[in-house]
Amino acid sequence: MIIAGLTGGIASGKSTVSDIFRKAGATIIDADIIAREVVTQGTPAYAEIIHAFGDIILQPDGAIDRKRLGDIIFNAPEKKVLLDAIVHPRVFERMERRIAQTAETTPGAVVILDIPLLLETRIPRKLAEVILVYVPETLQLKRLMQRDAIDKQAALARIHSQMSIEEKRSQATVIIDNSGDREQTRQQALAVLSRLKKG
Ligand SMILES: CC(C)(COP(=O)(O)OP(=O)(O)OC[C@H]1O[C@@H](n2cnc3c(N)ncnc32)[C@H](O)[C@@H]1O)[C@@H](O)C(=O)NCCC(=O)NCCS
Ligand SMILES: Nc1ncnc2c1ncn2[C@@H]1O[C@H](COP(=O)(O)OP(=O)(O)OP(=O)(O)O)[C@@H](O)[C@H]1O
Repeated sequence: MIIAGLTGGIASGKSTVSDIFRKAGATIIDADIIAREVVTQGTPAYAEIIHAFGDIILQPDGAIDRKRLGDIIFNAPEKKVLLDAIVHPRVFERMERRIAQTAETTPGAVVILDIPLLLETRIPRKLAEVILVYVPETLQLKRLMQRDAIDKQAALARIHSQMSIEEKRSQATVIIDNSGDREQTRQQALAVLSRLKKG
């Protein structure tokens, strides 16, 4: 089994690239999806989040209001630290379980760990490659504002809560440049996957 990490800045195109990898047969383990699973109602993380942030971050149905929680943590670094400390250990634990399951069911799999904060958190696991989906910050800002229908200030708060994309670029071992059209990105992603398969 080959395990590689996939990362990038917010709205740089990680989901776009992981969809291409998935369609080409890779097994994707997505940290954003797992981060949602571990905070559903009734979980210990859900209780800890309410304890740390108060009922104000709940929707009327009792689920976590992600927009509200995002507005809080992306504008206050000390609050982000609190949330990260609750969510991240659970995400990594569950990811390790998924990796172990995949190793049993599909020992020949190419496994891609899609982790937005891979370089910020430095997961304790050896990766065959650290693949970065790159776009310059100006394009990242434009795509984020468009996709999430948010203003420049809110978008910059999110971008600046992460390591800069240029710093990430200097730490990655493989770069997929997503500043062109989707077909150009697809070609690069398929070439990366084919190299990974060869080992
Ligand atoms: C803050 C929350 C509630 C906002 O939820 P929302 O549905 O609006 O966004 P979503 O989860 O889809 O994340 C979108 C993107 O935001 C960025 N992002 C998310 N959390 C963080 C964070 N703690 N620090 C920096 N960037 C983050 C990532 O690029 C991610 O891909 C949510 O992102 C969350 O619970 N974050 C903490 C867990 C986390 O760090 N997740 C990232 C992968 S482990
Ligand atoms: N090559 C491209 N050309 C034009 N638009 C693109 C391209 N790649 C991605 N996009 C658009 O840019 C936005 C961000 O892409 P995507 O959602 O894949 O990013 P992401 O890194 O997964 O985001 P997040 O960090 O929030 O999870 C989306 O609206 C997507 O449709």
